[in-house]
Amino acid sequence: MSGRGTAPSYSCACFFNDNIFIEEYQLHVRFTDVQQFTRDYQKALQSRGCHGAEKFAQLLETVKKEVQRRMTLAEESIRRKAEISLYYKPLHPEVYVLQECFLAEEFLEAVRFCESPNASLEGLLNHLYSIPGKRIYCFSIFVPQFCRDFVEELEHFEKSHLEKGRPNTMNNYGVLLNELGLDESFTTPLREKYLRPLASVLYPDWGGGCLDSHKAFVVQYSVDKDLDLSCHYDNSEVTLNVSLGKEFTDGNLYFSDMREVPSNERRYTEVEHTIGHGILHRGQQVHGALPITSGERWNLIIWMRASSIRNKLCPMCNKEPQLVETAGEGDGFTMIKKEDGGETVDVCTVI
Ligand SMILES: O=C(O)CCC(=O)C(=O)O
Ligand SMILES: [Fe+2]
Repeated sequence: MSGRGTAPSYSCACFFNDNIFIEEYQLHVRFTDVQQFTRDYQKALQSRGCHGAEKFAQLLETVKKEVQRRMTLAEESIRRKAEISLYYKPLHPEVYVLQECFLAEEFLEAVRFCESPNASLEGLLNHLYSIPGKRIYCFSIFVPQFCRDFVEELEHFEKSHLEKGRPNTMNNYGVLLNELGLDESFTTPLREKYLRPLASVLYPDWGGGCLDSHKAFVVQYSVDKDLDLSCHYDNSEVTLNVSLGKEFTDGNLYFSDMREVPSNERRYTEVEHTIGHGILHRGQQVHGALPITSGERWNLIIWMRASSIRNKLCPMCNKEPQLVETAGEGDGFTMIKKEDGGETVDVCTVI
């Protein structure tokens, strides 16, 4: 579980048929049936170079396959995780248990400040670098030795013959940390003990103080794999993006406005990343990664979720979520049944 114990997990129904990314045409689509898909996207696809009935039919098949994949995703992930825990022998078992010596002193000081009685946003800005007006914050988070060992561990896993799940439809290369068994003793304590105090001061309006689950993964870019990441928003309230290495040129992040700003009015700011540094941003702030031109770029991404926020509005379909119980970890929605009814109640359980 992503830190939620044994409570049931929920996704929004939109997960199964919305926000399907078609890389070739740089388009996010929704699929309910052929008629709807043709009506909504045929013209847009034609204008992006999808000409002819055969190409359109091929694309339709790809989209249908993606919908099918999403239906069995939770069960598949549970199966992979069980196999990994049975057969995988870690190279660096120590990186699976978060230790304070992995963390940069600057980060620990910032967290201590947030937990002190005089914590304030103004004071915290003395501990972090902030991008003016963007609510994006950068700071050193991991020591160099940890970054090296962590990447080595992930490379070791990549080389194993075990089946691997991929982060999402936009990233073709990377590792899902929960399947590798990192959630319980690494990612959850990192979120609860360190990131949540910071986020409570930086993003109180996004449930920063009650981030109660997450999805964590590592994305990998290289000249013979993915080079970049298109513009998108995350399925998170607050996202942490850490540069882990290895060595690469270019590949800066870019940030725009919040998703509700029309695309023709958006302004972009490039942000250079440094190995061992973390960048915190709101998940709904549109962003992407520019192409690398050499080397390998590995980044740890933690999509942190606050059920108290997303229970009201799903960050992906921007509607009241339609909860579907899932076999796996779900997407951070919760449902508390009232004794007499069965209504959804929003709770901010932990601060
Ligand atoms: O490659 C990156 O640094 C950005 C990744 C990202 O934005 C995501 O996976 O949500
Ligand atoms: Fe993202």
